[in-house]
Amino acid sequence: MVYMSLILLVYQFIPELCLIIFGSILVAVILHASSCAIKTILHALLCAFKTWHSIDNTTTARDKSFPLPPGSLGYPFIGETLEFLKKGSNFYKLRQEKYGNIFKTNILGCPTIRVIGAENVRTILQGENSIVMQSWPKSTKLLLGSGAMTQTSGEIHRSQRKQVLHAFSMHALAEYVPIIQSDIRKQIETWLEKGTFLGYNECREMTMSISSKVLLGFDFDVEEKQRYNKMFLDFTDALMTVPINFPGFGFHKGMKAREGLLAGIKEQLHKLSLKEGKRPFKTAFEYYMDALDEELNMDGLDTIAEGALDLIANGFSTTSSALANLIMILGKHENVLQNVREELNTHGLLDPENVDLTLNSLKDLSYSSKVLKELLRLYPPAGASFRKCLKTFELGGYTIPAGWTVMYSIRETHRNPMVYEDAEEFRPDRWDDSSFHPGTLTSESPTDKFNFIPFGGGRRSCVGSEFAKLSLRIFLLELARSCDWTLLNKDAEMRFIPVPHAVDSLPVQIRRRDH
Ligand code: HEM
Repeated sequence: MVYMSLILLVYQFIPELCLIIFGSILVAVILHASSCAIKTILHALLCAFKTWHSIDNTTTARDKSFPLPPGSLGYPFIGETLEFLKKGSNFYKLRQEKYGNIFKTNILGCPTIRVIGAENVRTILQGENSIVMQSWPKSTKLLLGSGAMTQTSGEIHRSQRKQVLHAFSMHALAEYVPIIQSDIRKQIETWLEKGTFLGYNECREMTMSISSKVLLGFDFDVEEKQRYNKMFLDFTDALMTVPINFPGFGFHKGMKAREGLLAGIKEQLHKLSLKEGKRPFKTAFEYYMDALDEELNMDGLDTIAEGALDLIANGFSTTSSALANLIMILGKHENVLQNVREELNTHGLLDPENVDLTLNSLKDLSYSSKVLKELLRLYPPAGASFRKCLKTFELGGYTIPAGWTVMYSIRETHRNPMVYEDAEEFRPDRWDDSSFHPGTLTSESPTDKFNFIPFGGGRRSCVGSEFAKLSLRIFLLELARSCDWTLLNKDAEMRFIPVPHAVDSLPVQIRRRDH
């Protein structure tokens, strides 16, 4: 520790000398290290050191006409990682209060600029492939694989998106309605039988079941459901970990889960390609294959399985967080739940025996839509996303250097008090005002569509957004019309990373609604 502090001290004055000394020590230790895990850690440290050292070079070589954004790059190697781990999402909030809507930080050796507010976010999202491009941590890249749409770029990405979007067309969504509804009803029935349940855990299971059925035609029994749920949890938990593939590390667990999930998906794809088993609907995968206009061959199966895993993984934590937060927010705002029920009653949908929902019967529920919009504003499941800068550019009077990471913020953008009055409050009626429609116009006023970006924007906006919104709408309807519930810990603390969730997993007491 003393040696480390000494090196850090000397680094302030003679960086090159320190780089050589520290690099040599690491190389020597690497040469002698026998365990592969230790080697990986040391290698990661060396890379982090190199990155940190290059930050200073980048900043001195930058365009002098604009300063770097305010903020701190923290300590060598670790940057502000420890602060971030301690404070979670408050880390960003506190820095925004101190430095404004564009600030720099350094997490896990990556010099990063966090960008907040419609105007700034628009520059990033519309600058896809010209000033920025998609960039994920190494763990995410390895777990999702090169066939995943989130990992591809350019022409390949464009054509993958086009094909996948066929699976979420209005025509396809209309077919999914009864499938989603039936799964939701089954899940709610199990909650009613239990009487109490943990909202976050149960909503994850429900999301996994819905998406694997709609996308791939899986029909799990209870045991399989639990097994797949566990694999998905291990997999998604590992997406943002240190990529050390050694027993005991989260990433290793994630890689094991990936193997299991891909094997299951491939087997199911194979069955679908042979048209085995009768299903009352066409799965998203089958729409996708139609759009590909090719026969499935076994060589292509790996890539397609990775694509399917990418889709399910992207929708897993995000959708389940939104579903669970819906239970929470309605549990706290009984008047809003009452208004939803009144709207359902007006449309003849309050009776749970009225089973046959269609896309049409759901489309005129304007109050319910506002409830869901407000939910996604206040608790956006994806709080931010990453890009890598392709070239140095200016943003809001600051230099954004090439090679740095840009993190565009959804969470803080959604809580901008200049746009949203009482921004921290859950108020679905804020969407009543017809002149207030973030999402329809583009200007620098509150009507700028980049003020409301739960599904991102531009070329990489969410491909599953319509499917997610449909699932949320059906869940809201089924829950409101068939259940009454009480939150057992109304004041539980909320955390926002990796997705918004109550720390106690949301214990809920539920009962059948009296009609
Ligand atoms: C409430 C639920 C959801 C939310 C809030 C959400 C949010 C987002 C956001 C913000 C992005 C853009 C990320 C970026 O700019 O880097 C995104 C991308 C994506 N989402 Fe979703 N998502 C949800 C559900 C889903 C579902 C259900 C699926 C699949 C069935 C899905 C698949 C994807 C994919 C594949 C991408 C990457 C698109 C690309 O790179 O072109 N998402 N999502």
